[in-house]
Amino acid sequence: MTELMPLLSEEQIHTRIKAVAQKISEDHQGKNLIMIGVLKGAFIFLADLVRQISIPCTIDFIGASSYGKEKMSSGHVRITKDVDLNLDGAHVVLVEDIVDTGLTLSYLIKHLENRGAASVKICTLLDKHERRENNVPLDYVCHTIQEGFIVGYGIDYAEKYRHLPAIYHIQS
Ligand SMILES: O=P(O)(O)OC[C@H]1O[C@H](OP(=O)(O)OP(=O)(O)O)[C@H](O)[C@@H]1O
Ligand SMILES: Nc1nc2[nH]cnc2c(=O)[nH]1
Repeated sequence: MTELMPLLSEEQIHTRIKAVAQKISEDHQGKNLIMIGVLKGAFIFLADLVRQISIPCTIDFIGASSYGKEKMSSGHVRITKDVDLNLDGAHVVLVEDIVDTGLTLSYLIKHLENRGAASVKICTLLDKHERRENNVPLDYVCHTIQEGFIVGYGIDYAEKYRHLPAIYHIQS
């Protein structure tokens, strides 16, 4: 039987988003800021985050997938959609829902640097240490969590549960 155990409430999520958005805004005053969400999981987080950013910015998405229907990373990151905007000289904040092994992020950082970004900072809703393989620097972290497989607020298991407004551990 599949069970969802509450981990973070809507209120806990939104309180941290406001604080992190304020810090991103302060750090990027006067810069060409591009906020790039990693599809699919970060689509809700990016939408809430950018509405709290207080400086001009542009928005784009990059699609990446390495989990498929499994709870373990395949180790092979596949870009399913590239960024459309010109990144030459831009200051990018790459927005992730969750950093787990770090394999997705390290692949995407290199990709965005190769596309000409002047800087790439990382913003993640969830920092999960348990299975980290690549120590990617995380610049803006909303919540640090310890273990388990997470769903809700954009994050899926086999494409289910993305629509849930809060975050849960899934046990099956
Ligand atoms: O740190 P890692 O171990 O690489 O895992 C993190 C990635 O895994 C999930 O994506 P997934 O491949 O499940 O694609 P999805 O966002 O489309 O669900 C999540 O959205 C992150 O992008
Ligand atoms: N749904 C989900 N996807 C992930 N991708 C990497 N870690 C996780 C996790 O804990 N939950």
